[in-house]
Amino acid sequence: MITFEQVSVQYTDAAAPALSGVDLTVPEGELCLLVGPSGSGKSTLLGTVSGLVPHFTGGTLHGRVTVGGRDTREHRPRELADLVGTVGQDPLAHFVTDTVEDELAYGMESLGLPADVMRRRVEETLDLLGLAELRDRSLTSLSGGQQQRVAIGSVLTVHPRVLVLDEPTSALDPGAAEEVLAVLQRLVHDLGTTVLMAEHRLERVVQYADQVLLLAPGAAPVLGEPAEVMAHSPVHPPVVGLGRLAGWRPLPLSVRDARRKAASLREKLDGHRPAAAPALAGDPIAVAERLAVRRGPVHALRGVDLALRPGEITALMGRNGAGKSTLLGSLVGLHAPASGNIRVNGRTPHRTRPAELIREVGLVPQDPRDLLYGESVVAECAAADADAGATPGTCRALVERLLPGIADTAHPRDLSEGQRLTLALAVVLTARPPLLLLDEPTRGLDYAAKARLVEILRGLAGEGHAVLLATHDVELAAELAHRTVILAEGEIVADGPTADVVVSSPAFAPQVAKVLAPGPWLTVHQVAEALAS
Ligand SMILES: Nc1ncnc2c1ncn2[C@@H]1O[C@H](COP(=O)(O)OP(=O)(O)OP(=O)(O)O)[C@@H](O)[C@H]1O
Ligand SMILES: Nc1ncnc2c1ncn2[C@@H]1O[C@H](COP(=O)(O)OP(=O)(O)OP(=O)(O)O)[C@@H](O)[C@H]1O
Repeated sequence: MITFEQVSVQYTDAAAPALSGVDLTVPEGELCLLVGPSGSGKSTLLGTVSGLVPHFTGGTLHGRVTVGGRDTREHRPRELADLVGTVGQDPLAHFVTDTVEDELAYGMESLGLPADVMRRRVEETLDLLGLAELRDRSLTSLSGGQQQRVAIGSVLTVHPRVLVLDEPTSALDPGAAEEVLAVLQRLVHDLGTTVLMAEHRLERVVQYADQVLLLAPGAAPVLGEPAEVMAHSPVHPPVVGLGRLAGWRPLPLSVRDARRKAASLREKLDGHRPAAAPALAGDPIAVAERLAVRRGPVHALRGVDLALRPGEITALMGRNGAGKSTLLGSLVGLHAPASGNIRVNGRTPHRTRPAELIREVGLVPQDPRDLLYGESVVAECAAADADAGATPGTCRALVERLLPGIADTAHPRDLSEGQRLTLALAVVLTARPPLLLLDEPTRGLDYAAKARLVEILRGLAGEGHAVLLATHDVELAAELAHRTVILAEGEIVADGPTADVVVSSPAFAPQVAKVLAPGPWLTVHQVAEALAS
């Protein structure tokens, strides 16, 4: 269905090709998962299929990509729209209408589908993706995950034969991600749709894949059976890590497969316990009391009581639209309380001058572009050093530590998603604010970059910074957070040590906890340590 013949892509001014030596075929009716480290060319490869590369991105495409027999270099994306549905990493940038319902209908309108068909498919899709209540809402008023659902829905309504998805679940809560993947699998199995999907969170997707395409810098692309590719892949989900550690063959790709093999590992771990988190003392740096916040007509937060202490890393989880971003925004003064109180180091954020507040609290927003204004990576870093009064070079060194190899002269706009997030993280970390807020900090990050982020955040917590991260990444929360807070419809419904909150939760438990339940294990790292002791 999709054929690559000796494909390579060279962006103008780039030292090396973003993609090279791709020569393979994705058959009709299969779900092909594209994996590889940040910047390895996944989005670029997807772009060659949807026609965005090179028509919209610039650069030169060598070789040939055909989809359903059409050469993507000779057909602009619009001329492929009946065949290929594309969901990019940044939904907001691709929306063409103003409201949810219009956006779902737009693709069908452009193809001239009959009104009754359009009506039916819009209704089906609203239900399928849990969007019915939001149908009249303006797209800009939606939370990040709600926007991502609309973006997915708007391509599904067209019933394209090929779906090209760039991290389609990155902003979705764990339950929604599972639902979307189940829908995709049904399209593949029942309708013979071909799906090509890039995703970093392999724990969410690898068990649905028929084939895995691995891109790694400096090596030829590899296409193969998921279990075969995972046995050697530098990126792999925790169940595979656990399987490699325990020597399980064939390697399990799902929690279910791993549970079947886990009996002897459970026995070995009997009597061991993971190391306990250190007890924290000290006055809270931020406090919310009976905090209520409204966003338009929506009660986004209600009766929130929360205290954040120095040295503590807290994960904030909950369904899409639960109010996570609103809580982070309230801590940096973006939203005034409707009632109740919020204070950061004794100040009321929305009444504090930004120049003063920046010394107390820093936010890495869900869309890192909101933070980046520079013309190049070095310019951005120099500005961050100056704003924070940091030694020149501080920010640039942080970027290099998080994700090595980003070019000084690159424009932030041209960075890959993971590279851009890294830059935004470094800009905020440069100021070393006592309270650090991160909204979905691992979107687009590969496991290695995530591990380096974990190390840096642990270091900061060790020095007494308080960290609050809103995330859907249950593996990250398990690895990093001392404490987990769960929001539902604007209210806190759970708050406690991460292990206590997540182990028995079907939605928020990490893979290792699911495999080894009822044991207290959350990560492969903990298991490896226990086995070595
Ligand atoms: N329009 C562009 N102009 C110049 N360079 C680009 C452009 N788009 C991407 N690049 C560069 O090409 C390389 C591959 O980027 P790409 O976005 O394909 O990676 P990726 O594997 O999708 O990364 P991520 O997982 O972080 O999304 C990166 O080094 C990136 O900086
Ligand atoms: N301007 C607005 N008008 C109406 N409702 C809004 C507006 N802005 C946000 N909301 C709503 O407020 C609620 C909370 O949004 P918020 O962005 O805090 O959720 P979230 O938990 O961060 O979600 P996600 O996980 O999807 O990022 C959502 O239901 C959202 O649709």
